[in-house]
Amino acid sequence: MISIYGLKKQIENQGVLTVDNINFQKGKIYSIVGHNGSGKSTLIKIIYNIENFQDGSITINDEYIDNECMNNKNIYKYLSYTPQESRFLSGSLMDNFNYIYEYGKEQFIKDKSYLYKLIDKFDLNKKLSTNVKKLSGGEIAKAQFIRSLIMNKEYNLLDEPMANMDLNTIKKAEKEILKLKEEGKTVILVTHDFMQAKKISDYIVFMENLKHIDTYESDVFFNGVMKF
Ligand SMILES: Nc1ncnc2c1ncn2[C@@H]1O[C@H](COP(=O)(O)OP(=O)(O)OP(=O)(O)O)[C@@H](O)[C@H]1O
Repeated sequence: MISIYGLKKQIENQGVLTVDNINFQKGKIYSIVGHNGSGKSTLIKIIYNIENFQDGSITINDEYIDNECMNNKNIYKYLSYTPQESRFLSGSLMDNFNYIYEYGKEQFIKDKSYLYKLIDKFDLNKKLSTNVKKLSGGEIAKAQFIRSLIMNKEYNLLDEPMANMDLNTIKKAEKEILKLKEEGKTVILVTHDFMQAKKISDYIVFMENLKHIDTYESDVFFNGVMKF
């Protein structure tokens, strides 16, 4: 479980991001929703320990995250993170997939046959030798999503992974997210697509003005808190 208590993070010129308490349980899908600038991405980055915080505690499977991002990268054995922006090393798309197998910890990574299935499914076969700098927005999104799937971690942090995908690709990505849940993994997804959140999430984490308002069962959120 990922547990957050009494979190406070000062954001320059904006105020303080606060989360009283969230528990992300295993085998569940959480969608983080809220207006632009409500603090969704920052919350994900804090969990991934690339943003500091001033107060409170975060544990991942009972291991504490360092609030200054200084140590305990041990937590990365549990987490994958797909950022909003493109994040690749130099070289071709296939080079970038290969780096994971060269430098990753083998016990977690899915074998290459799984990678090739995903490459097929997301129609990236013709792009494997393309330099990552020349990929389109949708191709980058697909590649980064595949990368997080092959990392095979317990907790998958996905920051608007489908923002640049076409409808057909979004359907495929949603299926993969549901498969992660079937495997007992946790998905924490930032999305602006309320219909998507309603369709696939168990819980909705609602952020407003840098504050975590509450975490709701999906049905409760969509039939009570927010009526459509
Ligand atoms: N490093 C930073 N320095 C200064 N301000 C920041 C920094 N990171 C985020 N912010 C500000 O904090 C607020 C929350 O940003 P965040 O990216 O978490 O919002 P978000 O809910 O993910 O928004 P969006 O839906 O637009 O992606 C924004 O006003 C943003 O400008």
